[in-house]
Amino acid sequence: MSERRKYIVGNWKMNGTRDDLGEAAAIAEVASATDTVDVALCPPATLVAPMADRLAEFSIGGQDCHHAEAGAYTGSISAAMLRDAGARLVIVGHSERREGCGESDAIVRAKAERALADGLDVILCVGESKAIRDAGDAERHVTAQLAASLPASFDSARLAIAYEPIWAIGTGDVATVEDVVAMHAALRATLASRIGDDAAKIRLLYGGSVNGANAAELLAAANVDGALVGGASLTAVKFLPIIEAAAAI
Ligand SMILES: O=C[C@H](O)COP(=O)(O)O
Repeated sequence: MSERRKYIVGNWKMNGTRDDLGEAAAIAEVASATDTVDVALCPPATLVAPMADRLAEFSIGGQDCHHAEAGAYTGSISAAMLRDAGARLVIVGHSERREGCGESDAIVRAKAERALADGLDVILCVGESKAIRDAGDAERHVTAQLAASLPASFDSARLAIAYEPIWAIGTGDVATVEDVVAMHAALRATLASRIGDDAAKIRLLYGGSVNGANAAELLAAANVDGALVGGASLTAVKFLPIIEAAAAI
């Protein structure tokens, strides 16, 4: 059995108001009773503090942070601010920011380094477009993205990698288990070439249309240590079966 605990993370993206804190509470209650799985929720920034205040024992994360420590960056939020609001982790490099906000590997790496320095654990996302996969270039592209986005140094217990093929996000078009296993093996090898044996400690999550029906098969696959879940994390009724699937492995 792997020494890596399963890790199930919900990313609410730009969804949720204080009316939805009850959903988070229901998720946190099940998470606290599931001692073999780590669970976290990443709500929009406006909900980090109210969620952390209400659910003190639960792991709450941000969805992004700025790479600078502080300064004149209107509309941005720093890692230290997230930490101050009660966050324990942050997602960096999500494709919706790489593609939608023009974030380069260098920016993603700087964000990861800032977050770790300011006390947040990091989930670093990588993934290829449909055009890249169709061209047969997915593995080269994603491993290069990882190599260029990794912090210069890091504690392997504080970093997780999320492989999210862009074409699988929010589409219902989940990657095949074979493709996920092949990509995760390549990511593990990339990590090993950088940090040696410690690569075995880093959790590799899959993201892209994970739901209660497909989670068990994905989470049982080699090197799949968890899931980064979007749409199916918005309600307890959809998210809990994914946590339960992880706990059953
Ligand atoms: O961060 C989460 C991913 O982008 C997956 O989103 P999804 O589960 O809605 O496909």
